[in-house]
Amino acid sequence: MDGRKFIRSFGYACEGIVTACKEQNFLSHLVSAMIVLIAGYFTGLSRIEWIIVLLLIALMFALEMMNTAIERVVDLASPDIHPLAKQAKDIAAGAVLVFAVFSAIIGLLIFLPKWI
Ligand SMILES: Nc1ncnc2c1ncn2[C@@H]1O[C@H](COP(=O)(O)OP(=O)(O)OP(=O)(O)O)[C@@H](O)[C@H]1O
Repeated sequence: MDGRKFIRSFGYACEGIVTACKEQNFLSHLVSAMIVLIAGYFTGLSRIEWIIVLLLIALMFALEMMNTAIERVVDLASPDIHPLAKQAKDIAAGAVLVFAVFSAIIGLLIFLPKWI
């Protein structure tokens, strides 16, 4: 890949991040991530625990952005009500929920033993 094309693609990816940042759900994840990072700082996590926490936060943001992208594509492809459009949006939202629940469980497994 030539340098200019790479920089252009990088710019488009940054535009995507800025667009996603304006989403309400993304902002809630941002607040949750800040709380987890502050809690991690004061709890005193080990290196491996930080790696797991950072990985979960990054994956949560990436998954939320994929969910938003799917919503946009569905709205474009199916502006009218359609059962498949509903399934696509609900499954994408379900994927975020599954990951959020498991992240919360992993977070509790990391933090709780240090607090009690
Ligand atoms: N074209 C459609 N056909 C059928 N059902 C739809 C359609 N669009 C949305 N829905 C249903 O409405 C729900 C909410 O859709 P909406 O587009 O408002 O998503 P959202 O999760 O509120 O996203 P956001 O508000 O972030 O855009 C979807 O999960 C789906 O069940």
